[in-house]
Amino acid sequence: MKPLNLSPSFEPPARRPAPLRFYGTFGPSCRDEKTFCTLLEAGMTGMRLNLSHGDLDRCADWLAAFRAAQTCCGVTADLMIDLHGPELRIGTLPKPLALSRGGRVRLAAAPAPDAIPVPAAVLDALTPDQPLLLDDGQIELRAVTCIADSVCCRVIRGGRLESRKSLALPGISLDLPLLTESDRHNLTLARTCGVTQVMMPFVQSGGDIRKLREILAESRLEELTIFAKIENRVGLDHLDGIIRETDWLVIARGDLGSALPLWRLPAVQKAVAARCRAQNCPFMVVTQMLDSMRRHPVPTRAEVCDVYNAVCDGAAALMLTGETAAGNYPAEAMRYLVRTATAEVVTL
Ligand SMILES: Nc1ncnc2c1ncn2[C@@H]1O[C@H](COP(=O)(O)OP(=O)(O)OP(=O)(O)O)[C@@H](O)[C@H]1O
Ligand SMILES: CC(=O)C(=O)O
Repeated sequence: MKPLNLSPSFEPPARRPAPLRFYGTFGPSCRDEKTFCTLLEAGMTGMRLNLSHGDLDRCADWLAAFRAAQTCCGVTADLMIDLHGPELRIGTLPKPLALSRGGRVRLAAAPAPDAIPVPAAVLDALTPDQPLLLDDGQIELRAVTCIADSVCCRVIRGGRLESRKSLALPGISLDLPLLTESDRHNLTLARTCGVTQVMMPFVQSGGDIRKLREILAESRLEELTIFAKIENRVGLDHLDGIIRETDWLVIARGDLGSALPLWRLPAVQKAVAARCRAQNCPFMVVTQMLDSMRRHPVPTRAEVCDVYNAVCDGAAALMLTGETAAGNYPAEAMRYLVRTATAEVVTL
């Protein structure tokens, strides 16, 4: 594997940007006024809407409840849209698929019983032995036979696969457009929906951010703050150019963790944080910060240490994803996030 062009630095942050920002993610567990009020009271400063799971117009009720909660709590919070962009995902499954180790499963571009729907570009790129990581690497497949419109895979690591989960092809970089048709449609609705920030997935260069700024300007959305997600090796290789162009950088550990051997993720996170600090670029750390709180009301010791370490490394924002979107304890998770991140330094 080519060495990453990043030198780690363990210098303490030059300054801790204040105040810290805290985000939750909309989803089935986080869509009513009461829940939003609890999150805002816990210290949340903004919500992210993941447009890979639904368009802005389909979420009108959620957005109305979020606005009502802000009025009720007497605060103003950010509304961030996370574009689909050049991100790879599987399509919609009629029902979740149970994949067992050693079993076989078919990938197809068109919906078919017992096949996993994937973009046609994925089928074109696959060759025998290519690994595929699904759902942030929880499930691993390996291509066995590849014919034009269908690929048969062996299940290396099994699990329960749900619709629209992430898909990564380690070692392959596909040439996909910066924005999808649905992204462009959502941008036309952004102003009326009160969007204040936009998150761009799989940023590959500073040029991607310049192009996004042009598109935002054409849509009279130049005031939106841009958050550039670093999610793969290409993004890491062009980090300085991206930092120069973006308003914020996002260390998006879900997809980034699938693009690298997972054990290298902590060192890479530290190195990206150091580069942001050196260039005075505010950055956000995201994904699985309190993942066990999807199922439990109290986080693990390792999770609270991860949150605190991210702040010590200079993160100016932290975001919860599945913990609020689809977890059983969204309010408790936000409370733990804010309290841990803002806990006083201890001198012994
Ligand atoms: N707008 C939405 N509508 C329906 N379900 C959603 C929505 N947003 C999130 N979810 C559910 O919550 C889960 C966690 O949300 P999250 O935004 O982290 O998605 P994700 O698929 O893990 O993508 P990413 O890697 O971009 O975080 C999703 O997998 C999905 O099941
Ligand atoms: C949130 C996200 O997109 C990631 O961590 O990959």
